[in-house]
Amino acid sequence: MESHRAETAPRQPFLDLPPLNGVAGTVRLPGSKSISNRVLLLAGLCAGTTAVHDLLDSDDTRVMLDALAALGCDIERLGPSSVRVQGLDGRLRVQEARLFLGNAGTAMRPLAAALAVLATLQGGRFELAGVARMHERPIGDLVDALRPLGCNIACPGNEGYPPLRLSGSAGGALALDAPVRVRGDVSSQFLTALLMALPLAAAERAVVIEVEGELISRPYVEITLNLLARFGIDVRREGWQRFTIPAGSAYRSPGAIHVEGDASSASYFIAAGAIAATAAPLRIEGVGADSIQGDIHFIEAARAMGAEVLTGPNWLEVQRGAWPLRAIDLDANHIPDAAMTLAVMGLYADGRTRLHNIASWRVKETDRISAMATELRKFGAMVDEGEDWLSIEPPSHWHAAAIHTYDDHRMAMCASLAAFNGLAGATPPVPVRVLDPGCVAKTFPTYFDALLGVATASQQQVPVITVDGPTASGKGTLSSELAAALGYHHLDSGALYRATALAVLEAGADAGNEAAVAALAARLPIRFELQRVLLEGIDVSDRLREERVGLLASQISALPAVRAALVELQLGFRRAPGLVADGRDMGTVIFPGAALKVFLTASAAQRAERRHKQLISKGISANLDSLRADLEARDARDMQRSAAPLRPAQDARLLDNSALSIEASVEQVLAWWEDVQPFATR
Ligand SMILES: Nc1ncnc2c1ncn2[C@@H]1O[C@H](COP(=O)(O)OP(=O)(O)O)[C@@H](O)[C@H]1O
Ligand SMILES: Nc1ccn([C@H]2C[C@H](O)[C@@H](COP(=O)(O)OP(=O)(O)O)O2)c(=O)n1
Repeated sequence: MESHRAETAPRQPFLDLPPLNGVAGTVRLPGSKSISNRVLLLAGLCAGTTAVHDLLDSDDTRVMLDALAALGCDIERLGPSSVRVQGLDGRLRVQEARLFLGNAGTAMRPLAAALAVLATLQGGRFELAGVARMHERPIGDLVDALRPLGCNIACPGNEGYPPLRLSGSAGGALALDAPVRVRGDVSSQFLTALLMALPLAAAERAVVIEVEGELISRPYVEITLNLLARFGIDVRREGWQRFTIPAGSAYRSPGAIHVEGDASSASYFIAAGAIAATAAPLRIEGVGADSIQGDIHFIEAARAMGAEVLTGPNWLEVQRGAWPLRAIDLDANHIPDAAMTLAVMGLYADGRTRLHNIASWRVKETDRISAMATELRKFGAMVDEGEDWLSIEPPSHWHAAAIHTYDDHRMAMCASLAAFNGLAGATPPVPVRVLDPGCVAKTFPTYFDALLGVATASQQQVPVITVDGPTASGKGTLSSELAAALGYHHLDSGALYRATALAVLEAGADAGNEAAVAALAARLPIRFELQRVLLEGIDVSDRLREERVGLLASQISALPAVRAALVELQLGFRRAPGLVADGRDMGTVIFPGAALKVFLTASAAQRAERRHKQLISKGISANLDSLRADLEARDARDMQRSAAPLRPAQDARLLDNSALSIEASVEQVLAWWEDVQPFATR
């Protein structure tokens, strides 16, 4: 499962969001999942090539692209969010394939229908499988619609559930005299699947599809019809019961197509704006009034709860209106996915919010009614649920909670919105732990970065772990591993002193002139990017590690004016979700209120040996004895200087890692970190 996740998604087991107290700025949405996967399949089936722009890069679109490639479509990457797909023109190029479709319903259903139709007409054997949860998501209504047409479909696991085996021999025909009948009251994706597959059989004759039962999630069917039209198929619709694909229909590429931003993803930012944009509106780019996605109607529900929303063709501006939000009673059948966001907005409402006609939640990535009820209760909310409804009353007392996400991207994104609890009067405001945050990769791999890019937190609320200690004790190594494990920022404060030293060397300045060195430090053009340090845009990571730079860093770091010049820069690293800072005075001077302070040591012999190995491995020759002498001299200077000398903070935990592996040190500190967390372990 992990390996299918987009690389930009978080990898750690949990992400702790500190209390957030505002949102401001602009967020750009990723492409819509529903549109992306429909467009990809249509591009794969049609005649000609299609350049698809602003495509969502996520787990679900990856499985679709992989499936199309396995079916023989040529796919060329044009850029990070553009591909060119060479369509099959309705002809199978590969007669046998096993497709792995993860947990992507938007890939499984339409591919199953299209391949069932093509295998029946042209011959072939296809197996479609997914992750365990996909094998629990019903597909029987689609199978029941296709079998009467003569499609040979087996369910080798459980009848009515994936995996599916589709087979047929060349020269077959489909029984299309009678209308194709499909149930529409469990999921509209079955109808969508048929609407996308049956044009492949409508060259000579019209194909009629009739829906049994009340069709749910109609807006998604509208997206399908809209995109079919873009690919040359004009479906005639009588109410929501009967759809006719005219005789002579054939898929034609539109040449190029742009995917609009995801309206369901917009819901989290609309909610954030309604809850926390108090000074100026939050701008959301990528969807707006012209959207063809049904979830754009989330705006109306958000307005009913109090949001002030301005719309442009492809943008929204949202700010807080009524506060607290107004509790609503809503039939949410038309916005099933985005309505989950309303449930979380209910935590900020003035009464009980009721969502009904949401039975489809139970057959999504997880049973979302039950999951939402269970998780919102952990915050202290009073939640009731029924077969097809949910009601939420805000917590009277908020709890810090660890939220399970059930491999469901929307549970994770919803949970993040609880971090604004301070605005609802939680005293004290509580952090929110999101378990398996990487599940957002399904539709929005960079969600947490996007949220934290517009959300503000009071600096005092952003947790800091400090790691101080002598040279080569492993501070940098330990800190960067901790930061990766927690999804936190990392401040390597030594790099700032080293960078100042390098700037002194480059400017040919007098290292003894305290004011001149401090002036250089105060306007250090430094940036940290992906583990690299840039000075004036140039990567100086390797030069900073040179011994002459380290030695000069140790000297100038004893100058009080230089230390003072770097304080603001260091404090600026304290940003949500949290910071791991390493150096000499992180716990004593820069972050005296840090929640966890570690003082890391190892014997001088061990440290000299580590540094020796480190240098040798980089091809730099070094002498162990002189390294050890240097290191002891540096220790002495760092400990004896009067300005912020190296010493453990009073409340620091001592860790001597002379006999510990890196992994063991990281585990020890993570265990200490758990000790100071308020989360209920459940
Ligand atoms: N616990 C440990 N056990 C063994 N080697 C370690 C340990 N921690 C760090 N090292 C190694 O020691 C060297 C120095 O570590 P580094 O993180 O650069 O130290 P510092 O930042 O304290 O100067 C690195 O090569 C690192 O891989
Ligand atoms: N917070 C800090 C960090 C580093 N320094 C000084 C002390 C060190 O000699 C230099 C270089 O620090 P760095 O952590 O990169 O050095 P080592 O890798 O431990 O040799 O800067 C400091 O005075 N205060």
